[in-house]
Amino acid sequence: MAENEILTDNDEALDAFTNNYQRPSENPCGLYLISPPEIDEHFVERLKKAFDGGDVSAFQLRLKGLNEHAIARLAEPLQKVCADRDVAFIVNDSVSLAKRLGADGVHLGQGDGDAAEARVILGPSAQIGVTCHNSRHLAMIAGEKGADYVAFGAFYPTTSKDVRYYARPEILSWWATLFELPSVAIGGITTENVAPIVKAGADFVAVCAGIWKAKEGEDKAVAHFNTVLDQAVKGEIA
Ligand SMILES: Cc1ncc(COP(=O)(O)OP(=O)(O)O)c(N)n1
Ligand SMILES: Cc1nc(C(=O)O)sc1CCOP(=O)(O)O
Ligand SMILES: [Mg+2]
Repeated sequence: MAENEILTDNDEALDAFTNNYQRPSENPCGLYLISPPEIDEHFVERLKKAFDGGDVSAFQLRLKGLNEHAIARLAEPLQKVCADRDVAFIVNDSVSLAKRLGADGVHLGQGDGDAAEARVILGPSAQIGVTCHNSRHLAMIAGEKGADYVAFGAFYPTTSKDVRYYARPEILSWWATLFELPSVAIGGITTENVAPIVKAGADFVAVCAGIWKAKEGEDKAVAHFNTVLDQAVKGEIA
């Protein structure tokens, strides 16, 4: 086995995230954590603390500006924690890094490669997500290419990325009406503004600053999101 190659048996996490996904009738909405753009080796304690706060469906390692060796070194303990907690471990941008790590999946932006090619490399059980911005057309192409989820955004202004596209909740409703493939909503999502996104039919919300920059701490932020997502699903908040 190559250095840094970790093979995990994280099947429960895969089923809970987008493998074998069937949209439940009461449409719950899962929480998908995006890592801070920069982390060090102590971040693993913050990740555990976040998971202590409540349900998390997936964690994406999104580190910009580091080479793959550096990301692989940081990834190893995080991937183990995800496997222990049945949280899908998704690598951003790089199919080769996802393959090297034996990650549960990869997230591909429009410039990060082709979902069908990623499938050939990563195999049938890999979770492949594709950024679709605010485009119905891109989402349908992603679905045709075998993506496991389509990501729409940004829904709100964000400090975590320079975004060029903004999406409106209507695209989530349109998608949920026509397709079984799960959608992920991303961009500036907080406990204060998530309700309309849930109401529109997002299957998952992806959150970075709303967790890692929360004054209350990452565990309470995850707990707060769980509460609010549940209330929004039940129509108790709008
Ligand atoms: C869940 C999710 N959705 C969208 C993105 C953005 O991907 P991309 O457009 O490739 O931008 P970067 O994240 O690579 O800066 C994402 N990472 N995750
Ligand atoms: C990584 C990313 N992609 C986006 C998109 O619109 O495609 S918005 C975004 C940043 C998400 O972080 P936060 O929850 O802090 O806004
Ligand atoms: Mg990308």
